[in-house]
Amino acid sequence: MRIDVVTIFPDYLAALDLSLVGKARRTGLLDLRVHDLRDWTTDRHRTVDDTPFGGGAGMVMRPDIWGRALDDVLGGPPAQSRLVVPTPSGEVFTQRHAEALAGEEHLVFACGRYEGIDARVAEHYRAAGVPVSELSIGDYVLNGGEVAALVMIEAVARLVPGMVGNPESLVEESHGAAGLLEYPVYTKPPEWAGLEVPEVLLSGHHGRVERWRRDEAITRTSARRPDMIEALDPATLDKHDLRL
Ligand SMILES: OB(O)c1ccc2cc[nH]c2c1
Repeated sequence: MRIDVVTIFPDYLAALDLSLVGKARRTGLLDLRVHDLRDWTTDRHRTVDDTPFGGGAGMVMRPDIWGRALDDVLGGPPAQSRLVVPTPSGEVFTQRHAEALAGEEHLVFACGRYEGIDARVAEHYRAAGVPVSELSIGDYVLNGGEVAALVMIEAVARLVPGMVGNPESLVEESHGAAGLLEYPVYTKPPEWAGLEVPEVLLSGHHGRVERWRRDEAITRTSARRPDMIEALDPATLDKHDLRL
């Protein structure tokens, strides 16, 4: 998979050189490139923004600069690319979006700043046949798209085959295939701060451990995210032998 990120703060994406994503880049599993939008400016001050039509506070990022950058980044291989625009006015990004994006050959993240990117940029590429996803990572507002891009890239990259050691672990994690929050986890020491590990986890009885974990996932999800319980597909409940 190839991922390009266009931003006026390339250093913000330095975290993608670390940990699993960094290793995937070094081993060639992930072709991730970060670009400075100002490289496509032509004036001495490397200007990327201007005042908003219609008035109002703040500045808007210019479509001509973004157009030159995205034409270059979208223009090469692979043939089919998806443009992802982090924005507080977008659809809320979920694990389902991560799964869908992980199936793409090429993602291009356009990280806005100021009051955002001129709306004609997304409109132009949609009209040109480029799939465009305008996505928010939650109901709060950041100062730009870089942090949102980091969140989405990590959520997507970890689903790329070969990224995580044990793909089975992706099924049981929160928001995974079972559609539930993950059960509580414990490790040594068996007693800490006067608190003990649930006895069933020390029993060595795998069937009992599995049932306990499924029950805990249901209990936790019911308490914290009743909306997820409502959304559960009955077939999922059967598939994972879950009982509400
Ligand atoms: O909250 B966000 O996800 C977000 C995304 C992009 C821009 C651009 C300017 N402010 C932004 C906020």
